[in-house]
Amino acid sequence: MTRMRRITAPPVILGNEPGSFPHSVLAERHPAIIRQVRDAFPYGPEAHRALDALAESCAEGVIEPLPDGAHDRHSWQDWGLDAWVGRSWFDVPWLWSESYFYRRLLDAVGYFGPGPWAGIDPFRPFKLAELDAAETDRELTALDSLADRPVGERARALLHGSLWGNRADLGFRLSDGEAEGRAAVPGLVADDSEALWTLPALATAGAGADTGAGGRTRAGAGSGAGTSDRADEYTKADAKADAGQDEKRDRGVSVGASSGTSLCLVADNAGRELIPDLLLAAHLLDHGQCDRVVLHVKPYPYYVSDATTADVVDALRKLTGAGGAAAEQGRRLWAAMADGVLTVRAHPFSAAPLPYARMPDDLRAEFAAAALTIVKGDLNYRRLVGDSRWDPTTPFADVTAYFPGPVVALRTLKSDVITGLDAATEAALAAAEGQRWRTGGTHALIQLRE
Ligand SMILES: O=P(O)(O)OC[C@H]1O[C@](O)(CO)[C@@H](O)[C@@H]1O
Repeated sequence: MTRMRRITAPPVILGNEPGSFPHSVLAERHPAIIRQVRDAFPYGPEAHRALDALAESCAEGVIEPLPDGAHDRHSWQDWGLDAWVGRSWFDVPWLWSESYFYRRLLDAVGYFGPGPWAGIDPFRPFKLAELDAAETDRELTALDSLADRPVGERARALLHGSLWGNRADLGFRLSDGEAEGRAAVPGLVADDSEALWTLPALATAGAGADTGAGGRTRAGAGSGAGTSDRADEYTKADAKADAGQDEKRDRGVSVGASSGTSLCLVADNAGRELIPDLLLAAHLLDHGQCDRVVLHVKPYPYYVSDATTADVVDALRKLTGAGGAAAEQGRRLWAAMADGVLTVRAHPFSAAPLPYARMPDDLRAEFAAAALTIVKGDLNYRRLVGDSRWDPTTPFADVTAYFPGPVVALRTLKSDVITGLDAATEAALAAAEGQRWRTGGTHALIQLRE
């Protein structure tokens, strides 16, 4: 068990420092998103006027209240709206400002109705284009070559697929045209994956993972260490696990379904991130000691590409229509939803402008009941640790001590917030890249708090 202590967070990040990454998101990314959404739909004059007003407000105006009768007015009041009304978008917590931007954008295009545009996702054309892209098909075909590999090797590959799938973030790519072409740096800045595979709920799913000394590895910047280099090695544990799964299947026993254990997967982006997330969930259900996965998605379109229930449906359709191993997994996941083994949850707090430390009791109870919560992506990481100027060496276990159960973060680094680095790793990153490693989307981490 990791030792942890409760600590006080440093100041939250605001967007009011010209030249900073948060400032550029508010000053450049948000206006660009408004333009792209406007161009993607044949909106009527009312939506155009509302988009104009939002663009003007973001550039020069102040935060305004929600319209009268907004269905979620009380929630936003609980989340601090009254305190921020009348303030510049740049002078309030950045996380709050960004979240409220997406809420207002949906208002502008009539998403919340009443009217014919109710429920029309303004980001759907971008999400679908990505789902239909040749890269997505290539990734699905690659699954075939994994099908007959040992269970531990598959587990590691799927974990890394889910982790690096987090680069498929449309908000990030829309405003940073070079992001996609930038090569990922192979070494993780923190890597607790081997400890992850020793958790009871996952142990058989990751059979063959090397626990090593203390069950954890740490990677230096760009070193490549910490990622598994044992991919071709079919270990005794792999063989034992595979034999066990085969034997269970021969007896007609549902593999992995015996423990009454659930996992929560807090999804991030749709499309090319959600597909590997679903494949990881399928693997854990099939080979782990968990018999239920709860997939937490956003209750409405958010941060451009964040996954909603509709995106889960699109991803499952993509899988089932793909052929080969992808289709097989798609059908199993489809059936898992019918059986209640895989459920989708769209809790209002999933799109709240607050850190998870302030989650409501019902959500806390859900995470508390899970054997493990997997938290995907940059934004969820910011919400998990708190969107503050942490010293990068602040232990991850300390900043997540409040979380009601074991939690693992899978994230590519796309914003300034970072915790849990060792001093040597931070120094190596800074020496090699200045501060670019924090926001470029080229580095990643796997951090576990048991
Ligand atoms: O899709 P992700 O990984 O949550 O990333 C969200 C992105 O949006 C941001 O919030 C900036 O808008 C950054 O945190 C990150 O670059």
